[in-house]
Amino acid sequence: MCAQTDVVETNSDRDAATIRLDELAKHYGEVTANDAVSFDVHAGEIFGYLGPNGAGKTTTIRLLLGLINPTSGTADVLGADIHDRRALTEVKADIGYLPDSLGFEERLTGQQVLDYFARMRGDERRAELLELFRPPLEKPVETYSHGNKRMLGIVQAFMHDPTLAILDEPTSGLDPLKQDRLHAFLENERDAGKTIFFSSHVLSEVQRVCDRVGIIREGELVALENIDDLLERGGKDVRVHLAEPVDEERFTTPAMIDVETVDRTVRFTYTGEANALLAHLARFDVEDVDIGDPQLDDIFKHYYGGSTLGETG
Ligand SMILES: Nc1ncnc2c1ncn2[C@@H]1O[C@H](COP(=O)(O)OP(=O)(O)OP(=O)(O)O)[C@@H](O)[C@H]1O
Repeated sequence: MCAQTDVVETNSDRDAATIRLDELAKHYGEVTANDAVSFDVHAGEIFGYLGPNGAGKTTTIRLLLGLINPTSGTADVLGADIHDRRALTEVKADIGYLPDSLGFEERLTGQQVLDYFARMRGDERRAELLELFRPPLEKPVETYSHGNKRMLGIVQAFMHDPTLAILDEPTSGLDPLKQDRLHAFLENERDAGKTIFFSSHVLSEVQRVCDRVGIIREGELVALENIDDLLERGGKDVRVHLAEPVDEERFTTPAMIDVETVDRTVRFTYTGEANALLAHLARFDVEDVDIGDPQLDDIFKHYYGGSTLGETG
């Protein structure tokens, strides 16, 4: 079920860990929000933490930042044990954090919010970040759109030039242009040696921007993989609309799995070469084709023993 064995971590990888979780668990009464989760985030990578709503992503982040206490297990962040409050407080000066819900004082203007964080941690990159992300600084935060609040949060998270950024669903509410801008920014940060922990429930963006991914489901880490491996295993979700009804057996190739045919539409997951698919489709009278990323749920059905993720984003 778990693909963790696919990632062989060498000693040097382990030495370079920026975050290390060791059997980290959090229970809320009957709910196991994190179930003995263990993995490392390496220095200089964008690590995607992927899972549907309620999977336990925010819980892990809040544990790593010492905002809640674990039920059992531990973790190190930038060398500080999360149980060591003083050490954790010290390293937090070098962490950028974008929470899922931004708890800014709503009556303050964006400018005042940034001034407040600047006094605590510095703001040497404020001007550069404002050029890129442009939240409306003169307006009170209570009048901000959701996307503008995120932009202010992003400036806040990076303006002290942290070594490690922990971002909880950073692109939620951002339009596609701003998402692209953030992705490009994160790649530049990674290339400059920074480490990014990026939680998301959107497979396609994790595929696009992250180097490795940990997948969490119902509190349990169920996969830890390089993105390239995941992509290879995930295939593509393809829908073909044909001019005439087709015999499914004649249409299907070994690279197609979970083939479903309804009238003149065939839907399948394609795991082969793109050129081979195009050559195959050219033999049929095709009216339209949709090719997209598979849903997380589908990847699980195909590659993780038939179980599904449950609720999806
Ligand atoms: N303070 C709390 N008290 C009780 N249960 C909680 C609390 N915080 C989280 N949970 C539960 O723990 C589980 C994991 O929640 P968590 O917020 O970590 O998930 P998530 O993956 O971040 O979800 P989302 O993508 O919706 O933010 C859920 O079942 C949630 O209801």
